[in-house]
Amino acid sequence: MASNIASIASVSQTTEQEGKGSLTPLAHGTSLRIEGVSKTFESNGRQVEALRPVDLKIASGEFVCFLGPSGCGKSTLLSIIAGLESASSGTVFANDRAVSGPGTDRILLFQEAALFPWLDVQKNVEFGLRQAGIPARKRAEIAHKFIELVHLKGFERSYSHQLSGGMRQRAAIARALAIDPEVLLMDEPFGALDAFTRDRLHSELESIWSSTQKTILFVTHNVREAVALGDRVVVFAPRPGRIVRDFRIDLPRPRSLEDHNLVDKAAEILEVLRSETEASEQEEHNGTRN
Ligand SMILES: Nc1ncnc2c1ncn2[C@@H]1O[C@H](COP(=O)(O)OP(=O)(O)OP(=O)(O)O)[C@@H](O)[C@H]1O
Repeated sequence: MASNIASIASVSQTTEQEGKGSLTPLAHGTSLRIEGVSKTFESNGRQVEALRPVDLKIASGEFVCFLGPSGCGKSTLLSIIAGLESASSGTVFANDRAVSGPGTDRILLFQEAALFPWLDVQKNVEFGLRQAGIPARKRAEIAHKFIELVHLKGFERSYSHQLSGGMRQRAAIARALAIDPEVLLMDEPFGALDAFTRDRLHSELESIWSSTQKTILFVTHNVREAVALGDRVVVFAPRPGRIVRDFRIDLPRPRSLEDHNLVDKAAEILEVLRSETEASEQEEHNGTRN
């Protein structure tokens, strides 16, 4: 499990946000600082600049979406925060401690829920607790709580192949939450799901976030998904990957994808994304990009 466990941080919420609705958790200080983090890969003797230096602060309990087209370094940054990939420069601090590898304070979840196929849901959710030496009765109690939270009660004895994609993601979320990380790192977790299931999971994730007060970093290509979920939407542009804007989303929660304010905000962000991507392509074409 250690390799599945990555590390992360948290957010800052303003007092203004605290008053916005019962779904918004309270902030309690900065938990993640990303200072000058960049990444260049060596590939077939070629240097690939995946990410230009990034500076970002995320407060405890904040929900931050990383948005951008394919290849702009979102997953690379998430992996560096998780401690699974090393940065070429700069440092990630989780609760003021420099990240040097994976940790149970930062858990990374992927598009395909990586459940252990030989274990049922209950045993999957208990897995990290067993590794941590938690006694059986306590493990069962904790797993029960999180299985209920993700609405999988009744499926404790089901195996991965007996679950739908959405249920597998719920089980993976329960397994991550069971070990009580401070931060959840979610890399396009709903990307493979149909629109209906994805909508349901948006509202479920919002309420899980609200009740657990975790910091969440959520990678997506989908502008409306980012605006529906995030306190902030951090926009990346490609070639080379870099952050171009950091939008604060002040819309009240719970949010509806049909809400016209949400649709307007998504259109504004999409326009930024479009013009940045076009500018990158133009500069690349002209050979002016360093
Ligand atoms: N291990 C690697 N070796 C070489 N190049 C890599 C490696 N991992 C990523 N890259 C390159 O780094 C750049 C950023 O990739 P990354 O996966 O972080 O982007 P992304 O924004 O998450 O894309 P996607 O949304 O498609 O997952 C891409 O050009 C990619 O080809």
